[in-house]
Amino acid sequence: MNAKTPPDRRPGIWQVLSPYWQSSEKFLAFAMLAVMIGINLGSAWINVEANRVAGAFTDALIALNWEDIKPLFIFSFSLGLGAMMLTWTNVLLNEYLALRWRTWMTLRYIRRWTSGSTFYEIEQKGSLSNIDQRIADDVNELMPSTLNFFLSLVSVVINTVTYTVLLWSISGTLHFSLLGHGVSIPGYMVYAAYLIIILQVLLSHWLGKSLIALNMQKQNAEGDFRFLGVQVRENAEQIAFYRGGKREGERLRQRFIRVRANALAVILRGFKVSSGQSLFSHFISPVPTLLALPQLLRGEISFGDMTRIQMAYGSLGSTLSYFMQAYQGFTRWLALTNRLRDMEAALDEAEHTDSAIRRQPRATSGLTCRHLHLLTPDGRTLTRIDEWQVLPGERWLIQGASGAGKSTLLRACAGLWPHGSGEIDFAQGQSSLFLPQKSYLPGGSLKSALCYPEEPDRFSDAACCQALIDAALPEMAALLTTEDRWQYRLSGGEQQRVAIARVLLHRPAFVFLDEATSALDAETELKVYRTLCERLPHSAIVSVAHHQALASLHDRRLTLTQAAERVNNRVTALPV
Ligand SMILES: Nc1ncnc2c1ncn2[C@@H]1O[C@H](COP(=O)(O)OP(=O)(O)OP(=O)(O)O)[C@@H](O)[C@H]1O
Repeated sequence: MNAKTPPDRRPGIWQVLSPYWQSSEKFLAFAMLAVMIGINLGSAWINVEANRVAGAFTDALIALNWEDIKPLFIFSFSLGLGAMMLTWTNVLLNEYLALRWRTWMTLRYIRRWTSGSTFYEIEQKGSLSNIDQRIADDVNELMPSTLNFFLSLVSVVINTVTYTVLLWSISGTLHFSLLGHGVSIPGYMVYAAYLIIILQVLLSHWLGKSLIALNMQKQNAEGDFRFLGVQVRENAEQIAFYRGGKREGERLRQRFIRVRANALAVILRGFKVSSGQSLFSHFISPVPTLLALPQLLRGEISFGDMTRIQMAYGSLGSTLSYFMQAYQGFTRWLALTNRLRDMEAALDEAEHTDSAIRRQPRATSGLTCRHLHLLTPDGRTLTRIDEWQVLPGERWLIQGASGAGKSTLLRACAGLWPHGSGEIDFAQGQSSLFLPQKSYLPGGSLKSALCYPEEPDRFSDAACCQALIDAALPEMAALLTTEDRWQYRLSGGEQQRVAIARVLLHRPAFVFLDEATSALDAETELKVYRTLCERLPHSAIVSVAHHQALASLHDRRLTLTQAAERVNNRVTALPV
C-alpha cells in the first residue's frame, strides 16, 4: 500500500526540517553548527598553506636545497596534523548533532502518532503506509544526510571561493591567435574547471534523474515487504490452521519481487550514472597538465608553480565535482523527505479530523446521545438514535442484526468514529473502559498486561490477584510477575477474562463491553457478568452481546435496526 497524499498537497520540505531548529535545543544546535563551519574555514586555510608549501617544496627539491627543505617539511607535517584534528572534531560534532536531531524528531513523531487516536485514524483511513518504518528508519537516515548535505555545501562554497582565488592567482594567462587575432584569457584554468564541472552535473542529471522516484519506490517496497512479514508473524496460528503458509509464502515472494525489481533498477541506473561520470572524469583528467604545459615550456612558470597549478586545479575540480558525486545521494535524500512530508500530511489530517458528531464533556453523571446519525465512511446510513441516555448503575444491552452498527455506536461513544452527525455528551471527569472482543494484552509481566493502560505500580499485587480470582482466573494469580507474550499464550476465553479482571481493577464509571465474553462457556459468562454487576454497582454497563442468557443481567435494551430514514432504534425495559 503506498502513500495516498497527492504530491501537490504535501507540506514543504521546510515543515519536516525546521521544527528542531526552532525548538528549545536550537541554541546548542546552532552553536555546534557554527563550530563546524569554523572548522571548514580552518581547513580551507590549511589547504591554501599546503598548496604554497608544496610548490616551494618541489622547487627546493629540484634545487637540492636542504636548508629550505627542512623547515618546509616540518611545517607541512604540522599542517597535516592540524588538518587531521580538525577532521576528527568535525566528524564527532557532526554525528553527535545528527543523533540529537534524530532523537528530537523521533520523540516528536512518536508523541504525535500516539496522542489521542491519531494512530487509529491513520490505520482506519489507510492514509499512510508503514508509518513505523518512516519514524524508525527514514528519520534515522534523513537527519544525518541533511546535516552532511548542508555542511558539504558550506565546505564546497568555502573551498570553491578559496581555490578559485588561488587558481586565478597562479594560473597565468592563456595566449593564442584566433582568425589572425591575438586572444588572451587571464585565469583561464578557472574557466576550464567551471566549464567541465557544469558539463559533469548536466551529464549526471541526464543519466540519473529517474533515481528520485526509484528511491522513493524502494522505501515503499521494502516497507510493504516487511509489513507482510510482521503480519505473518502476528497471525502465525490462524495462518497455520488454514494451512496458509504456502499462500503467505507466495505473497511474500511477490512483494520481494517488487523489492528486487526496484533494487535492480536502482543498481542499473546507479551504474549508468557512475560509469558515465568516471568515463567523463577520465577523459578530462589530462586537461590541467595540457593547459599549464605551454607556460612551463615557455619558461614562464617553474616546475613548483606547475605542481601548485595542478594541485589547485585538482582541488577546485574535486570540490566542484561534489555536485556530481552527491547526485545519487541527493535523489535518495529527496525520496526520504517526500516520505516524511507524506507522514506530516497524514498526521496533520488525522490530528485535525473534523466530525459532525460532537462529543462534549458535561457536568452530568450520565452519557447522552442526541440526534445521532451514524454513517459508514462511504456515507451509507448505519443507524439513527434520536435520544439515548445511560445513567450510573444502569445495565444496557445493545442488540441488532450483524452489521447494524452496534460496535460503531460504541466507537462513536469512545470518540473513534467521525462519520455521521449528532451529539454525544459524556460525564466530565468520569472514567470509562471499552472492551472489544479481543482486548490488547501487551507482552511483559501478567501484571503489566492486567493494569494496562495504567502502569503496573498503580495497583497492588493483592488487588490484581483479587481481580483475577473474581474474573474466574484464580490459577493465574500466581503468574502475576511472569513475563510472556500473553496474546499468544492465553486462550481466547482466558484473554477475555483477563480483560474483565482489568475492568474490575480499574473500576471505571462506564463499562462498554462489545462481545467481550463471547468466547466463554455460558456458565462462566454468566458468572463473570454477575460478578461484574455486583462489584461495580455504581458503574454503568453497556453490553453488545448476542447471547440471550445475558439479557437477565441487564435492565434496559437498545435495539438497532438498519437503513432507516427516521429514528428507528427501540428502547425497551428488560426484566431484571
Ligand atoms: N472502516 C470501515 N470502512 C467501511 N465500512 C465499515 C468500516 N467499519 C465498519 N464498517 C461497516 O459498518 C457496518 C457496521 O459495522 P459494526 O461493526 O458496527 O456492526 P455490528 O452491528 O457490530 O456487527 P456484528 O454484530 O457483526 O459485530 C458494517 O457493515 C461494516 O462493514
